[in-house]
Amino acid sequence: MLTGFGNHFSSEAVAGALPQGRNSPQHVPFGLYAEQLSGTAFTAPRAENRRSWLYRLRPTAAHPPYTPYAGAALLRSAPFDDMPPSPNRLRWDALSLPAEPTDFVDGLVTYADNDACAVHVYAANASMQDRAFFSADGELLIVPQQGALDIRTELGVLTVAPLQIAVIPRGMRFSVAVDGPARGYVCENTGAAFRLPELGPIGSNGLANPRDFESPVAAFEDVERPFELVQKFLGALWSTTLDHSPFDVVAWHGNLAPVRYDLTRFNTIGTVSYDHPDPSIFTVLTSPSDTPGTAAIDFVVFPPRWMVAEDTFRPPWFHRNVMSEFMGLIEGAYDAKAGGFVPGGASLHNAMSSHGPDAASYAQAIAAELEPHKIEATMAFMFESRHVFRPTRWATETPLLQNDYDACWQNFAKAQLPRNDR
Ligand SMILES: O=C(O)Cc1cc(O)ccc1O
Ligand SMILES: [Fe+2]
Repeated sequence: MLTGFGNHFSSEAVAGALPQGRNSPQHVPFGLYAEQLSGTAFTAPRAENRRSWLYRLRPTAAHPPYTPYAGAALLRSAPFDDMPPSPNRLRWDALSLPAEPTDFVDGLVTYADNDACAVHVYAANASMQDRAFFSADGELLIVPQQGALDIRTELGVLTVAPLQIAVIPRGMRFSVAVDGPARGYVCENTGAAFRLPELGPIGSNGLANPRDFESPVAAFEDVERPFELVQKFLGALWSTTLDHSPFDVVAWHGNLAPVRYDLTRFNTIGTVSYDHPDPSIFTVLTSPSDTPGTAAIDFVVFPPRWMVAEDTFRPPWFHRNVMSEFMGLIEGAYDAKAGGFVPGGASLHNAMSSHGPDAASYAQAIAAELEPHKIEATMAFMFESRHVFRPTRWATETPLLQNDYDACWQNFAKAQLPRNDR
């Protein structure tokens, strides 16, 4: 694996395949075809600019027309016109694992979208056979919750297990193999590519460290048989059939590459004095907006960590946020929810909706002895966005939606002011 975040990598699966000293020589070694894949506008500032050069057996331009995809995937854009998005707090039980053979693409279902991203959950039990997928709409942050994914991409192969994540650049073709039931979450980022957050006063180390990001080395397959290529374009799926595998990149170089990151490597920062800090200290990756400090999307995790704050209500406080929060759970329990928020499930707390600890978590936290306490064996996460999420029709109609979610905030005893006896 190649390590580092956003580095300029070079990799060749066959010695001598990568052109030296120029990107597009008149004669590419072995008659390979040079193709540039850009992740930013050509003129994006240098620090932002992402692109890679791919050297492949055939140009990707040689493909038949796409036609609407007829498969089972429930990938959608949220309905904007036929019903107003609900301002309610929403929570879903875990997405069921499929009974019939279902691959990653057909196992995807869209829960919500907004002006920065779409949020999907997948449940699959079969490998993609002779087919590949890409999103023309956005970069894909994949968060497995159950079962490892073997992801073959144009630039090489990544195995991504629960507690690891993958980011697949917009437009990059990939195919997913599974070894049993698999479920997880996907944030499809239509805006600026995810990058590491600023560290401010934390200093030059901490949170997700760049050296822990891994990109694959070049790996290609020289396969000539029909291969279905499915793309997501403006919210809809389209399909075409190639007469060969699209994974025919023999060499590549550049800084637009799929990455894997192990969330257990996250260097978690917290208070060692008092109060519960804002969860921005748990940001793994961020997609900035044009407004400084106001992310289009933050990917935030809540890993195992020591809680040592004195004279403090330690779980998340009650809050109404300007940012909108889609949450999922990879394993264990979340410290603001004693029940109902389960691995493979999800919750949505949109802008200005009141939320925070459920009644049971609240009662427990105000009664707790404030000894140092380790929150263990847990990994919740949040896709936090400046844009309000619009749940899809599917997400509002599925029986997975918990219609009693509001009840977890009932039965708080009213505060008692001192009696004025005079
Ligand atoms: O709602 C949530 O559980 C996410 C969250 C966690 C936290 O520690 C502080 C604020 C916040 O929105
Ligand atoms: Fe919140």
